[in-house]
Amino acid sequence: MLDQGGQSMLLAGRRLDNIGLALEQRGGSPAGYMPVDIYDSWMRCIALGLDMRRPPPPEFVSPATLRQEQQRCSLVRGLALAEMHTLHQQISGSNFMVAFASAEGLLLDIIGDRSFRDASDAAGIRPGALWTERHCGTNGLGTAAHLKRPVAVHGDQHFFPRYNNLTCVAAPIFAPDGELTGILDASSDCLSRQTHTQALVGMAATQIENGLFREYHRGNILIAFHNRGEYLHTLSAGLLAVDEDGRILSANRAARVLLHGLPAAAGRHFADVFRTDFNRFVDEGRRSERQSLEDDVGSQFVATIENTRQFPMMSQPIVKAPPPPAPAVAEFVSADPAIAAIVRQVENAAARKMPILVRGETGTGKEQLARHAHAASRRSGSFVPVNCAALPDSLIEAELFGYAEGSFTGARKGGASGLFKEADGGTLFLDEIGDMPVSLQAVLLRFLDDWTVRPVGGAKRKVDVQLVSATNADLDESIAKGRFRADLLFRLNTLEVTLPPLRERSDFADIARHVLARVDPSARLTPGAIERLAELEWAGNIRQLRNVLSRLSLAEQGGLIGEAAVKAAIGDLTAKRLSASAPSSGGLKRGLRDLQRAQLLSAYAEAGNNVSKAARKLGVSRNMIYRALREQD
Ligand SMILES: Nc1ncnc2c1ncn2[C@@H]1O[C@H](COP(=O)(O)OP(=O)(O)OP(=O)(O)O)[C@@H](O)[C@H]1O
Repeated sequence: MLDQGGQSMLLAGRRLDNIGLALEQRGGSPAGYMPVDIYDSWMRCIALGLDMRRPPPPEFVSPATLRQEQQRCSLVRGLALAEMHTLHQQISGSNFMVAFASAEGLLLDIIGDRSFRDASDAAGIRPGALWTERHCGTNGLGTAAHLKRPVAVHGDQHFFPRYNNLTCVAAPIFAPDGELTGILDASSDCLSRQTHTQALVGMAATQIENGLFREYHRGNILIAFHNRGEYLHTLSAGLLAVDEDGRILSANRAARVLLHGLPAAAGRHFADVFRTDFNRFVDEGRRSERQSLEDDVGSQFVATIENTRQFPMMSQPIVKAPPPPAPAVAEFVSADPAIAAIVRQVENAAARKMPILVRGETGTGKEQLARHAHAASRRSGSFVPVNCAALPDSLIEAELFGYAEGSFTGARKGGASGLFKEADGGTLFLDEIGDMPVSLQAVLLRFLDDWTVRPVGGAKRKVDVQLVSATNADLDESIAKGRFRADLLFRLNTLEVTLPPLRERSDFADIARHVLARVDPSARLTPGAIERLAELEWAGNIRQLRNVLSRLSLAEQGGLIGEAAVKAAIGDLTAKRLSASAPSSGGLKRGLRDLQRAQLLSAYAEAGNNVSKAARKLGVSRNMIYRALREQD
């Protein structure tokens, strides 16, 4: 007995007869009739409710959204366009087109023969069109985006007969962090099918990925290597990015293949993978273009440091380097490899002015990370933090975007330029973005279209800001409840990272020592004290840890903080702890939230309605108090 999907397929005409037969006779096996990837894709299309007899009209985003997306993907697009031109020349003949789409299946660019372009335009194949499976059924771009691997879709393998005269070959493009970042596609009419197209598209995609790798790691040491010297400058060479201490930041796919079985992951050290001494290797790289490199299992490679001139000698400095400039922000502890990877992603995004969204529990360091992003971006303007939870709804638009004198009752004399303007050339940090009123979300969305502020009652002007937003609220739940716009989230989180809670970090000891040194440089923690502290749950995360360490250092008067002092403080800590555990039952969760709110509000009242005092007393952020106050209203 066929299910509804199977019946709809059978009804769809002669081209489905074979598959219908396979379903009936072999219990759903498509073997022998079409490639499994295509069969699976058809099944997904049917599950999505697509009907091949009634293809939906092509769907396009607005020109403004297309421009915005093209801008957002500018780095990968720049690299892709260069490859697309080469690819177009390589695959000669007419009736041919090369396309590039975003990871979301939005067609961004096309290079092709005039005649083919005109014909495809009619079929909706032009920039701005959405080519996911949901929109166009089985097709090269959409199916490769879904599978995250190369795919070829020939003629009647397309789900909708409208595309049966096309042959499409597509390959995904991955960023160095492993995220899908675009799809490259070569399409021709069925008659001009070319045998080498698939290999050429795959090579072009790798070339783009390597270009991205080099761009992302321009400021790091870039090593290319291969076990045969003549392959050093080809696509099969491995690429490795390391920092000046020899810590591995990233390895491309070829490097992972060449170093198969060795720990070449981000966070590991050069010495974990290679027998060759790191400092000697870097210094030698300045003297000769090529040198040998031996891995930990004895394989020999020929290697080159691609950007060696940027880096100083490691082992024998000839001239003493000037002391590095003082860091703009207190150092961001990131000895945990997961945190190190987050920091690296944030630095890369900030260097490219991509909007960043930082998620994480209270006190996990979201603002600190935003400050780090600002410092890493080397932007000359200011870091301007805005707490969306703390601003009254009625004033938040004026505060953010500014206003002209006399534009509303209570407006300051001379007006105000607004926080966006203040952050011009710098970074605007929108903390507690989930608490932004819905009406203002629309204004922010419009701003993100053209980066232009329109002060209340004043003239508009363009600003150049790096946007970092943060939240510890469940934005997905807010979206489901209509309190947060999904389209805004999509624009704010070009890069989205989540800082783990302190209890899940492997660098607790480093954080504790770092935080104590900031609170009291003369105090020290014994290893036993660190062990006891690490056992706690730390609902308030690093902020709570800082408060506890301040209290301990005061009690120990700048001396050595031992296990006994920590043990004595633990009872106190446990009693005062605000629960961070996430109970499974909704009711229990709600009950705990109410309890927590009551606790926050009573501390606020006890502190004489002083938010900062209450937050300090409880070891929570001021945001938590602000939220409790808003929820009370
Ligand atoms: N990686 C880090 N290294 C050193 N100090 C840190 C780090 N992360 C956070 N801190 C310190 O922890 C405290 C809390 O950090 P921060 O205010 O950035 O947290 P948050 O997540 O923004 O909190 P909230 O959501 O409650 O506003 C600050 O004193 C900050 O300096």
